[in-house]
Amino acid sequence: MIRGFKDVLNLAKKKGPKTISVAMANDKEVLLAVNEAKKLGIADAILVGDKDEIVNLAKEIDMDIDQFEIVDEKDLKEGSRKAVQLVSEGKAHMVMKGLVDTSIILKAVLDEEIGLRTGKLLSHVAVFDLETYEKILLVTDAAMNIAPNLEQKKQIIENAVYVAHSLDIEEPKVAVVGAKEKVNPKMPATVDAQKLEEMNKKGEIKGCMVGGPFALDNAISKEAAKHKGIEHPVAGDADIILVPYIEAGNIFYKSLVFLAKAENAGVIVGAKAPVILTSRADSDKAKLNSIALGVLMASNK
Ligand SMILES: CCCC(=O)OP(=O)(O)O
Repeated sequence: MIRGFKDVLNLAKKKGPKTISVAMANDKEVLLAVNEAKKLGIADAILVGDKDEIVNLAKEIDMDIDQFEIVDEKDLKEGSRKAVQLVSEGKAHMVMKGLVDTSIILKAVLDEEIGLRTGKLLSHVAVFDLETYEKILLVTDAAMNIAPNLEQKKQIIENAVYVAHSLDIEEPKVAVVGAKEKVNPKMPATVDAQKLEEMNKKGEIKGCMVGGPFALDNAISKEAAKHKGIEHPVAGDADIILVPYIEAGNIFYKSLVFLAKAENAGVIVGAKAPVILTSRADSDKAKLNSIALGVLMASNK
């Protein structure tokens, strides 16, 4: 049973090493993470980025850079394309976002020619380990799908359930959240939440239990749910939080990291290979956790 990132790292050690290509690796936290992943036997890395900067940063952190292949590239778009291409050519098992905007690396991932599309919807899944919540919490989608429609939300749930299953959460409870726990026709998030719950009951969304609408309080606090008189197996016990749109997800993600000091990881699912994707501002530990998560996902293919 996986209780936190220590368990994720241990499992990744058993399944690794895999090879990562890093898009714009000229970043101290990224180098710390790939160096640690290499030491732990989780992953090897091909570092795409500004070679001079990579070498200088490596010296600062006492990293033996000779153990890593470097592809010298200063341009963010070209660096992202080269890193993605290493995966599509089979030279790496997964690609990782380094010091580059999410939109730039995703454009390369979605490229018709060198990209990693499968025909399925791609979505971001963030994993959090919080002192204030008794189990791992998955949040989706904080980084990719801007304002998903009902069908897209269904696929976003399916992608998150796939990650949950890789983390040994057999029948994850999915809370579809909005601003309130009652259906209000003026609030599309609540209407979609009810429909997603119905789709799950009809067997159209499998491998999980979907409930909604919930407000965040009654999705993750049994006390709050009781106080509001909400009785539902998902209430207060969510494994996965589906947010209605990207701003809600991104703000929630950064609140958990910066205000609640959560440990975290992030990955894009639905592509031919995992795309390890954290915020540029996330810690080296978050990036290492994400590499470990990517290794688990790559081993599940
Ligand atoms: C998973 C968060 C994606 C994000 O917001 O990245 P940046 O902070 O690097 O823009």
